[in-house]
This record gives sequence, structure tokens and C-alpha cells, in this order.
Amino acid sequence: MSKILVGLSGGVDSAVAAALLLEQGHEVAGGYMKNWINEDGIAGDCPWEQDVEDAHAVAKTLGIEFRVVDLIDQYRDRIVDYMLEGYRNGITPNPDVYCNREMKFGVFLDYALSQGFEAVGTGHYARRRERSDGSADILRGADPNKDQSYFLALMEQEQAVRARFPCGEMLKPQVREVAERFNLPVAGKKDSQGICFIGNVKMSDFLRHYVPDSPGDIVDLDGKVLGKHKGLHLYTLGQRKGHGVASPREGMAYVVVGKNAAENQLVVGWDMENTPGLYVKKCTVGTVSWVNKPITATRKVEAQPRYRSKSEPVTVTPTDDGKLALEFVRPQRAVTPGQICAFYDGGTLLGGGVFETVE
Ligand SMILES: Nc1ncnc2c1ncn2[C@@H]1O[C@H](COP(=O)(O)OP(=O)(O)OP(=O)(O)O)[C@@H](O)[C@H]1O
Repeated sequence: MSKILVGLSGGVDSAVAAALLLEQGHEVAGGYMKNWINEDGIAGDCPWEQDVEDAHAVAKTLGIEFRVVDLIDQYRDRIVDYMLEGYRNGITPNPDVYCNREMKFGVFLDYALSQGFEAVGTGHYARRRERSDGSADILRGADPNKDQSYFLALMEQEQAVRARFPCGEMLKPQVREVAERFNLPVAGKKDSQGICFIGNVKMSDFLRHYVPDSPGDIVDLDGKVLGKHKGLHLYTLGQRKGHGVASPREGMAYVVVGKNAAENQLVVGWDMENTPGLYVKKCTVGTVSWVNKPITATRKVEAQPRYRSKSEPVTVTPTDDGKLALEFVRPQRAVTPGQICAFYDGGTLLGGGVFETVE
């Protein structure tokens, strides 16, 4: 039996995580991380008050203690600033992945340990296996449609040791069944969408609040001006919609293939495999971390370049400066600096890093 603080978000998955850990005989308390309360007056609905209420109601139903943990300052420092800095520097950051490493299994775990808990449980769809030496592996969740191990790619070993993911062994419909069995008030609540804290605020509205628009030309690969963009940070490599350049050719679409920061130009090209800049086989990954057993010599593994994509065979070579040189077997579409690359060996998450340069 362990003493576990479960991150209760007000959603169904974390409510079920708490119920299952309780059923397994652990001593469980629920903690809501208060990360963001939209003090800056951004248009849109940030439903944190409803979420706290729902989390509290779940704790009451389960008969467990409930706390609200104020992490607003840490969230601004570690997630919001990282994100805004990334966009200002022309990359596409991934706050969801950082939130797991820095917040849930960072400051929230530190808080839990300081309060006498041994572990933090969450509703992530990922599995965890303990080895006989006490170390832990993170595996893909049993539900292939819900697997969230990608978001845990920057977790380190000490964090994996202290994590608990009881929903990872189940399929989503089974999680809903458990919620009903425990009469949890959130059993029918809709899954949350998008970035962990923004709620229903549109990402472009959020960014616009902090990073000023900086309009410039949209050009094709020959430099011909096709339109105007609102600011390079508002566009992502591979983006097909929302750039406003209509295609004159039936069945062909323009996509973002590059950003020329020096000229403040957004470059678009045809969505085809031979369009320069859109598909790459070689790239580098920095900010590397390993859940278990670092890769120290050239090795063939699988890499998942974004959340909703398959993992792909890749050769990984550590470089002298602590980064990784990657060579994919097949060309990859829109490998985006700032986004996360997760490495797997079969169903086991090895670790991850941040895409830096692409060739
Ligand atoms: N504000 C929060 N406070 C405490 N824990 C949180 C909070 N936000 C997320 N978590 C934890 O992290 C897990 C994964 O977060 P994510 O935002 O992906 O939620 P989710 O998959 O929609 O799950 P849920 O149904 O529990 O909201 C949650 O299941 C929960 O345990």
C-alpha cells in the first residue's frame, strides 16, 4: 500500500484513476493543480472553476481528501513563458509534453513528496512496468486510440518511478464503465480538448495577446508573392488551412513549407512529397532525455514525430554535443522545430527530445 496523490483534473480519466488506486488498497488523496486562471482577460472560456468543482465532487463521492494546489507562478515560469518564447523564436513549442515533465511530475510531484506522499497518479493512458531493480518503464497505453505515452516522452527515470497510471491498462469505454460503477459525477463528462490550460480559448487569440502581429508576405518557392500573413509565429510547417492562399489547381493544395525569418516571409508550396522543405529524412533532436537506458551508440529504434502519427523506423546516432542525429527510413512530412520526437522500442517508451534542425 502506498500513499498516492492523484492529479484530479475534473475529468473522467483522473477520477477513475483515483477510484482504481483506492480499490487497489492505496491511501489516496486528490489534488487539483491550479495552473492558469486567465487573469489577463483573454477572450474565451477558461473552465477552471467548473473543473475544480467537478474534481471536488469526485473526491467527495470517493470519500477522499481533496486539495487545490496553487501552481500559477510555476506554470507561468515553466510552461507559458517557454511557450511564448518558442513562438517568438519561430519554433512550434509543445506545452502538453512540458506540462507532464515540469508540472504534473515536476512541481506537483515535489509538492506531493513534501507532503508525505510516495507517488503521483494521473489518468494518462500509458502503462508502467516496474523492473526487479526498482526502476520503471513507461509503455504505450492498452487503448491504441487513446495512448498518451507520447506526451510522457520527456519524463525522466525518477519521475517514472514515482508515477502511477492505472487507466493505461484499459480501453476508454472500460474507463467510462468504471466511472459508472463508482457513481462518479463526471462519468458522462466530455473529454477536454486541446492544450491543457487554455480551455476553449483559441490558440491564435491566446498568442495574439502576448506576441504582437507582424504581417509580411506569403511567397511560393520561387519567391513570387501570393498573399499576406499575420505573423510567422501563427503558422506551422505543413499547415494546409488558414493561410489564406487559395490553390488555382484542382486537387492540389498549398501548404506551409518554410519560414524566412530574415525577410519575414511565409513560404508555401504544393502538398507533395518532392516539395523542398516539406518531407525530410534527416534531422537533429536536442533537449534529449531518457526514461530508462539511454541510447549511447548508433541504434535502430522507432520514432514518433507527433502525437497523432505512427512511429517510424529511424537510426539514432548520439553526437558529441549531447544531441541526436536522426535518419528516418521513409521521408517524414513536416518535421517541425520545437515539436517533440518520442522514441520507442516496440511498445516501450525510451525517451524523447525536441526537433531542432531539419535537412
Ligand atoms: N489541473 C489539473 N490538476 C490535477 N491533475 C491534472 C490537471 N490537469 C491534468 N491533470 C492530470 O493529468 C492527466 C492527463 O491530463 P490531460 O489534460 O491529458 O487530461 P485527460 O486525458 O483529458 O484526462 P481527464 O479526463 O482526467 O481530464 C489527467 O488525467 C489528470 O490526472
